[in-house]
Amino acid sequence: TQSTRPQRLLSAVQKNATRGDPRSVVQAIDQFCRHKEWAMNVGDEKGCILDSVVSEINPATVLELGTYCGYSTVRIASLLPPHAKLITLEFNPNYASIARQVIAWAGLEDKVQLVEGASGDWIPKMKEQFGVKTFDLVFLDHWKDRYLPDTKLIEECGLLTKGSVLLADNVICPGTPDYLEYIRSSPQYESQYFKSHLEYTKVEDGLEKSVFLG
Ligand SMILES: O=C(NCCCCCn1ccc2cnccc21)c1cc(-c2ccc(F)cc2)cc(O)c1O
Ligand SMILES: [Mg+2]
Repeated sequence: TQSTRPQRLLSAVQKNATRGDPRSVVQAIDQFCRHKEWAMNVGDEKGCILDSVVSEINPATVLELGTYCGYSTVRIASLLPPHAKLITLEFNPNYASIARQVIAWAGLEDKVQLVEGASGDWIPKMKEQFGVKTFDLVFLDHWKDRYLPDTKLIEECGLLTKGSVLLADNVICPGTPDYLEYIRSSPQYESQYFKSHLEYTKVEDGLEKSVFLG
């Protein structure tokens, strides 16, 4: 049977990256996506911005919405301090299966909890299921029309504290206009746009970083 793109991406990692070396996993995926097959990872250019935001926050708890093949999961988890936890949510079981193997190849399974399901179902259960009080960082990279409703849900569930950071991918392409309008006009957030490009292309895209003011 035909392989899927995520399966071919995983094969490229297993062939070209060193087990236990997250940077080589990231590099192998970027090489594959730049020279073989485009895939919707945050990519190397936006990935550097992601890295700088994670390093600046030094988060103890991270929520990632949208795992896909685990590329940004590996980037984030490789920068976390010891005992820090990353919970990543993936809706598609095929993507989740590939991501588990990519995360394991990077040797980061102890820092990552991959949960399969929909954000609307799981966000209200974060506290009881995972003993999370609040998230220091939320990386939004799932369905673009869920960024706004899920941000409101995260607020309502008391999962943010003063200083919590929301970092949203694709605010230009594919675009999240309702989310941008809300977050930039809300007195509860201080937002900053990091102009970049859609992964592996020259098309404009960017990340929106928003600090919750409490
Ligand atoms: O669609 C994107 N990502 C989302 C994929 C599906 C997420 C599903 N999912 C995961 C967790 C979860 C929890 N609850 C509900 C649903 C959930 C995406 C697309 C593009 C893109 C594509 C084509 C093009 F021409 C230009 C740009 C680029 C990106 O960087 C992207 O991230
Ligand atoms: Mg994205």
